[in-house]
Amino acid sequence: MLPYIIAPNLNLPVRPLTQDAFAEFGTVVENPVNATGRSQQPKVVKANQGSALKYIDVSHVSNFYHLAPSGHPARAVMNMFVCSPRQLQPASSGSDITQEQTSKFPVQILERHPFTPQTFVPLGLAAEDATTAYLVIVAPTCRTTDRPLPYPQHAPKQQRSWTEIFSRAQPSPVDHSTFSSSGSSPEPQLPKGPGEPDLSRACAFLANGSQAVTYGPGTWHAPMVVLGAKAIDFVVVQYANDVGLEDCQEMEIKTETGSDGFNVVIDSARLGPKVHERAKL
Ligand SMILES: NC(=O)N[C@@H](O)C(=O)O
Repeated sequence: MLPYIIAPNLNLPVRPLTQDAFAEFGTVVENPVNATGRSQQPKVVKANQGSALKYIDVSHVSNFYHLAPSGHPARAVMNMFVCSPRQLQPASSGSDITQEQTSKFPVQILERHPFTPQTFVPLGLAAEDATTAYLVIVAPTCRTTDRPLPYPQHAPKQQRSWTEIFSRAQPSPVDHSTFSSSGSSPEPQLPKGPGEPDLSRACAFLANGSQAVTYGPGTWHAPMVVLGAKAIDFVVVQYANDVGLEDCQEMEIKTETGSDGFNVVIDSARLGPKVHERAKL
């Protein structure tokens, strides 16, 4: 059985996917010239005999498996996810007109990869494709919790003296802060630490076909949600060491009787009528 949390009664609106809005959770990989909502531009140099622009370090493929309890080394992997379109349900509240134009996606599971970022690159989907899109649903990590954590725990260490602890002090291997930047390219994100998802601060974004997305290491996220007419093929780049819970941890979001649960709410104006029509149940 998966560990679970009880869903709040939450209807989360969808926003366009931009680097500034997504910074806490990871990076958006896209041609900066066409991008909106990006207050810092990556460094750029000429390449390929002057025929290309090379934007530097637009995202990071970092390996934090040295923090994993098993000590199993990880390798860089590239997988392909062929993600079929999901169905949206009618939103249950509001007037008839609202119901007509608004749908919801109930989020029932979140997952994370504690020691690696994970980048989803959609293939063959044009930015202007009005029939297919995808949702990126994420949540920050709770800093504290009084419940046991679904996170690999290091074996208890022998008690050490304060002198010994301070003499070996190292920078914290986890980070709860938001995106930081020196110069203009994003710094690699650190793992998010051993907490449950904080659903009260969850966010949902609508991505288009010219955007790839990197979930930072340990960022809680919903399994990919494609909406509209066709499946999207994603090339997915990450590290993996084939130790189940070190590669991927899942958490069920349970809805109590009488609660609406945790829903992403999407109106047809935001989604575009063609995607919305195809995605409705
Ligand atoms: N995000 C998503 O769809 N799936 C994964 O992160 C996975 O590794 O299964």
